[in-house]
Amino acid sequence: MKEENQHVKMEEEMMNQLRSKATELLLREEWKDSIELYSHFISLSQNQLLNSTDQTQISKIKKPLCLALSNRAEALSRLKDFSEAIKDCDEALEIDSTHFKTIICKGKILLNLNRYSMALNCFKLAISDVQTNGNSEILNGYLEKCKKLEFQSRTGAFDLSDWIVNGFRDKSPELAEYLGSVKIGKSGYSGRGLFATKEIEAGTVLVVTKAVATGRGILPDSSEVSVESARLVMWKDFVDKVVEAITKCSKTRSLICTLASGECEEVLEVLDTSLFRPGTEEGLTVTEKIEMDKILDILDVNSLTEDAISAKVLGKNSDYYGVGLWVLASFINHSCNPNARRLHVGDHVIVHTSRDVKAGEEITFAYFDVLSPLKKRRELSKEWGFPCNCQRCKFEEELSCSDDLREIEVAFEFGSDMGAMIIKLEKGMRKAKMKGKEKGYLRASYWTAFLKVYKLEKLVKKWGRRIPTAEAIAESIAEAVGGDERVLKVVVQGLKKYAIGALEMEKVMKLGRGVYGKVLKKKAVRALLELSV
Ligand SMILES: C[S@@+](CC[C@H](N)C(=O)[O-])C[C@H]1O[C@@H](n2cnc3c(N)ncnc32)[C@H](O)[C@@H]1O
Repeated sequence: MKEENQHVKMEEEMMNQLRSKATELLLREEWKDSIELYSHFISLSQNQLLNSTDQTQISKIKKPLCLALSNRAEALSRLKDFSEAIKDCDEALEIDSTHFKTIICKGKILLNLNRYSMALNCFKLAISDVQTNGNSEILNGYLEKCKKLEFQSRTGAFDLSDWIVNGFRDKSPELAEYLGSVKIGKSGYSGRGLFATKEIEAGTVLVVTKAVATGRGILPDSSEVSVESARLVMWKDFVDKVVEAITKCSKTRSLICTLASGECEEVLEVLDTSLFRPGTEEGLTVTEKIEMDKILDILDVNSLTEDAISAKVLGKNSDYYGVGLWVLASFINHSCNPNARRLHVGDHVIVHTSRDVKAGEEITFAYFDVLSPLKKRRELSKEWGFPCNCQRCKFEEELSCSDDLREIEVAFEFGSDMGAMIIKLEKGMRKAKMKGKEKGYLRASYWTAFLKVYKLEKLVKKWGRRIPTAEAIAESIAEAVGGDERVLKVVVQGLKKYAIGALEMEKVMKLGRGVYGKVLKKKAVRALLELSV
C-alpha cells in the first residue's frame, strides 16, 4: 500500500513537472515543444481517467486536463493547425462547457476558419461570463469584429469608405470571405471559369477571398537588373510561404491541387463552388504530396500581381510590388473585354463587376493591361503562356487584315500626331459602320493616343469637335472593357476645369463604381478622385 502511494505521488510529481514545463514553453512561444509536452501530459491524464472510478479523483484529473487541452489548442492554432486545435477545444469543453479560456480560444480559431456566426456564439457565451473573468474590452472587440464579418459574409456589403476618407492612415480594414452569385463551370476560353448565376449590376462584389500567401516589397529605384533581382527575392519568399501553407494545412493543399498547372486544362474537374463558401471544411480529400515542380507550375499559371494602379490608389507606392495566390480568384479567366476588376486590400482580393453582367455570363478580369493595342496584348498574353481567345481579340484580329487598321497601327507606333490618328480611327469606324462595343474595343486599344491629346490643352483646342470628348470616350471604353482608373482620371481632370453639375457628377460616380465597385460610398470615390488628380 505504501509502495503504491509512493508510486502515485511520483507520478503526480512527474505530471506536475510536465505541465509546468509545457506551460513555460507555451509562454516562451515555443509552440512545437510545448505541444509535445502537453500531448504527453494529456495522454497520461486520459489513461488515469480510464483507470479511475473514484469521483473525487476523476474531477481532480479533469481540471488540469481541460486546461492542458485548451493550451495545446492555443499552441496548435499558433501553428495554424486549426482542425486539430478545434478538436482539442471540443474535448476540453466536453469536460467543462463553461471553460472561459477554451471558449475564447475556440472563438478565435473559428474566426480564422471564417466560421463567423459560430465564433460570434463563442464570444457571446464568453462575455456573459465576464463578471468573473474580466477582459470585457478585448471580448467586446472580438464580438464587434465577428458581428461585422458575419454581416459582410452574409450580405456582401463591404465598405472601405472610412479607410479611404481617412487617407489610408489606419491599417487596412478587416474583411470577411464572401462568395456572391457565381459558380464554377466549364469555360469557353479554356478549362474552367467563374460564371454569374443571375443578372448582376456593375460594382457588385462577387468574391472576397484571402491569399494563401503573398510576397511583397518596394522595388529599388535603380537599374533594371536590381529591380529584376528584387522581384526574384520576393517571388522566392512567396513560393516559400506557399509551400509552408501547403505543409501546414491539408485543406489548402487539396485546394491548390485542383488549380490549373498549364497542362490539359480541358480535363480538369469542375469543382463544386460551395467548397469555397466561408467556413466549409469538408469536401476535398486530396492527401497526395505535391511535387515542387508542380507547385511552381501552379504558381506560374495562377499567381496574380497586385495591380499597380489599384495598389497605388489603395495607399501604396507606385514602385510597390506584390504577388499572391488567391485560390477562388484563380478560376477567373482573362479577357481583354473583362466584366470584372479586382481590388487588393490587405491580404484579401475583392472581385467586383466592372459593368452590368447577364445571368450565365462568364466573369473575367484582366491579367494584363487591356488598354493597349492587339499587338501589345498578344505579347502580354504570350508572356502569360496562352493565346487569348476573347471576343475582342477575335474581332480585332479579323480587322487587322484591313489596310485602314494597319495604317492606324503604324501611325500609333511611329507617328507623332495622335490627333490626326484619332480622327482617322473615328472616321474608319464610322465608315465600317461599327457598333457601340466594337468602337469601345478600338478606342481602348488606342487609349494612349486619346490620352496624349486630352493631356494637352493646345491639342484639344487644335482638334476641337473633330475629337470626341473625354467623357464620351470614357463611357464607350467603360461599356466595352469595363471601368479603368486612368480613364476616370482624365474625365475628372477635364470636368474639374468647369463647375461639375449633378448630371456630370452622376456619370463620374457611375464610372467610379465600375472602377472601385460598390465598396466605396460617394464621399470615398470623391476622396479618391481628389487623390488621383
Ligand atoms: C488562372 S487560370 C484560369 C482558370 C483555368 N481556366 C482553370 O481551368 O483552372 C489561367 C489559365 O486559364 C487559361 N486562360 C485564361 N484566360 C484565357 C483566355 N482569355 N484565353 C485562353 N485561355 C485562357 C490559360 O490556360 C491560363 O493559363
